[in-house]
Amino acid sequence: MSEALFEVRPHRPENITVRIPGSKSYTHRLLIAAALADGPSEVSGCLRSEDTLLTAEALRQLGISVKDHGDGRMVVEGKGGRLEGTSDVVFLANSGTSMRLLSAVAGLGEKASTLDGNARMRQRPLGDLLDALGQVGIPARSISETGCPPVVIGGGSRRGGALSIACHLSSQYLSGLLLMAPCLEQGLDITVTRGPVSRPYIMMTLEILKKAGILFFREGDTRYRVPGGQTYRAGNYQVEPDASNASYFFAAAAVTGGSVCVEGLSLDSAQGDLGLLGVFEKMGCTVTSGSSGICVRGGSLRAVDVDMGDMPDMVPTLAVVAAFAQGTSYIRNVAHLREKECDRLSAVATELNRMGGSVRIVGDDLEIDGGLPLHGARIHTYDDHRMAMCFSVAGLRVPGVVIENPACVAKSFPNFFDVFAKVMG
Ligand SMILES: O=C(O)C1=C[C@@H](OP(=O)(O)O)[C@@H](O)[C@H](O)C1
Ligand SMILES: C=C(OP(=O)(O)O)C(=O)O
Repeated sequence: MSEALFEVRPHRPENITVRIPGSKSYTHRLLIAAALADGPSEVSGCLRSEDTLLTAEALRQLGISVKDHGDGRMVVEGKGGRLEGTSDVVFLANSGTSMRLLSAVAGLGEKASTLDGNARMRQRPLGDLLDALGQVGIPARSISETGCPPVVIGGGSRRGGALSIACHLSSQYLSGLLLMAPCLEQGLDITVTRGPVSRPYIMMTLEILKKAGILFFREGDTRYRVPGGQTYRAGNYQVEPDASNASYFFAAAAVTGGSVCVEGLSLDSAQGDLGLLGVFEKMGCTVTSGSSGICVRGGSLRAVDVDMGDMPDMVPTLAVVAAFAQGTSYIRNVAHLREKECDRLSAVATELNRMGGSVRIVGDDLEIDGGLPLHGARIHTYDDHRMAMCFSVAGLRVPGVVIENPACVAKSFPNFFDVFAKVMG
């Protein structure tokens, strides 16, 4: 059997408009909020990808009815914050968002639930969240005692109280706690002791709480109080397009000097990954936005020095673009990239260097010498959707880029290559 490969054709897209599926982060959050609400909610525009369907299935296992209409509409029958829990293993593959958010939510379960993932997920950290749940009497343990999945959670106290948590490895712990806190008797009083990284994702969580009528208090980035005994409002919720997955199309314009628009996105969105557009502007691109979406036109690219601690998922995209910019780019404060679908610092550096680039990992930063003559290569994707998508962009400029295991895009963007065909001419 021949191994599946995708060969990219170099092309400069001109005035191309694409449509991107719904946001992964919002889909996870809205399904969970709807599951905790009292009564039926309809969430429209949902991303239907491996990870979000795992969250939907996990909620079913925990005792919530989730009806998938297959067209982006999901109808969820919330039970007012009551959750049964399950004696079956809840399998979450390599979906960090599902694992971290649902581990916290499973703490509401009447009985203990076991949450597990694939081999990589079993290496991704969760210990700080388990520790935090334990501080308020919620049973939470890692079976292997590594602080990683599989974990057994719930079947204990639903009182809540004060806890402190380190969020320098992931913001997802805090998002999980914020989502479940209103359903505890006393809510949660949370102090963040390290970090948080990836702050815009916390803001997205708070935005969902607010939309669903949940009261909370926040002091800076490190103190959060969510009063208990609250009920999420059931209703109709709409998911906007995924800004992170739009980045490959913005980058396609950036590296080729062409122009690409993404429909349905707005710069007012709370999706922090839209911050990449400001970085692209600094590098020489032109960004415009209007009622039809956001457009990027590439220009002559110059290097950039930027802190990407808040936009981890945009680092692979930016690294590829930086490889085509004049000068050395510095992508700073991205230690947490080591904890993703693969070690993304190492993967991005290895694969760009395989193409003849010069990329170094210096402490928690990436340094990329741009403008070197790159050549085609067979790109290892490490079962990481973002590696497959960002190196496809490199192939628009460099002949002979071949993507291994292209099917790994199913994690967040199952029809990526169909949409990408539009920018490949
Ligand atoms: O909360 C979320 O939806 C996410 C948070 C980020 O993770 P970390 O907080 O672990 O960096 C991001 O990388 C992930 O793709 C989605
Ligand atoms: C890191 C990612 O996702 P998750 O943490 O949900 O696995 C991602 O989508 O890049």
